[in-house]
Amino acid sequence: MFRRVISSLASISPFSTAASAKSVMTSSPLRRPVKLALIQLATGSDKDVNLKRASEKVAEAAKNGANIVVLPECFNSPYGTEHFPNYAEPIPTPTRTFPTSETPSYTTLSTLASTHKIYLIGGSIPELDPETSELYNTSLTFSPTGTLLATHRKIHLFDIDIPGKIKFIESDVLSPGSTPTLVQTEYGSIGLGICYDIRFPELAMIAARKGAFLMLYPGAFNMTTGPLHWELLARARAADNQVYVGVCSPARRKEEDGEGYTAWGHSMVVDPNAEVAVATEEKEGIVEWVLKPERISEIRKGIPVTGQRRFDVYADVAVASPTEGVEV
Ligand SMILES: NC(=O)CC(=O)C(=O)O
Repeated sequence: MFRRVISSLASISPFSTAASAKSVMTSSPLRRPVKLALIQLATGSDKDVNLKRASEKVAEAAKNGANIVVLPECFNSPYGTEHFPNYAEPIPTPTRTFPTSETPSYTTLSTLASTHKIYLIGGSIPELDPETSELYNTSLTFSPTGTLLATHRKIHLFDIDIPGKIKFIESDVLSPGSTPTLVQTEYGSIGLGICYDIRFPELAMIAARKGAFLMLYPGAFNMTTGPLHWELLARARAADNQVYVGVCSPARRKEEDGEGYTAWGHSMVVDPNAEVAVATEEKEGIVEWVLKPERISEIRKGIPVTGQRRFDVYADVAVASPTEGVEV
């Protein structure tokens, strides 16, 4: 049985032989220590002010020695379906360029990454696909030279209705992405999701099976779901996969800012043992933590689930049951 598990692990792992699959169990997918900073940004309705504030905070995190910096979901706009069309920007590609005046968020993020020589996970912004006119909730990741490394479009849209508490239907205006994202860096690879994506353990599992050392979720849980599930889900994804997890929220809106979506805050880094390594409360701030290869190895050695998986019995996990996806 053991041999069967090892060979099926080898067939899906980034390592090509059964012999090297054994080392997957305890070796660390993180190559060397890396300092992660999550910016719990105070955002408002003025896009230029949001970009300026983000720039100041990213500079501060870089000055403190961060190598990987993360911004929150919708860091350039208020979080609301009525706002997304007004704040949306196209994303340049090698074959499709735009005047920088049309891509202020993309341009700011690229410049910040290269100026500070950091990996920058640019939270998310509303994206307009000019060819289809579809809108997406999109996270852009830049390399320390300012090159766009990854574009993650939120895969699971936030469509919920908790009577008397919160109703939010992102799919009224947004389209879902359909590609899991794994970013390759000099430290190892990082899996990305946006907010509601964290509720679907499959994305983190895919990333971890492909060798990610860290899952990052820019997110904006709210005053109902935040206290219930924000920390629980971050810790669950870490426990499932024995990887670091970072969840990065906007700061909580102040009363005087009037009506609008109120983010829970509480950005945090969870370690591969599912312990909260560092967290903040609701105000603007920067959460920093040094991620260490030996922490992942130690945890995987002590509880070796990473090498004990039974891929021979999990085939059904990717198949919907007859009732799944059916409206209730
Ligand atoms: N805002 C989200 O996408 C998700 C959220 O708030 C929740 O899952 O709760």
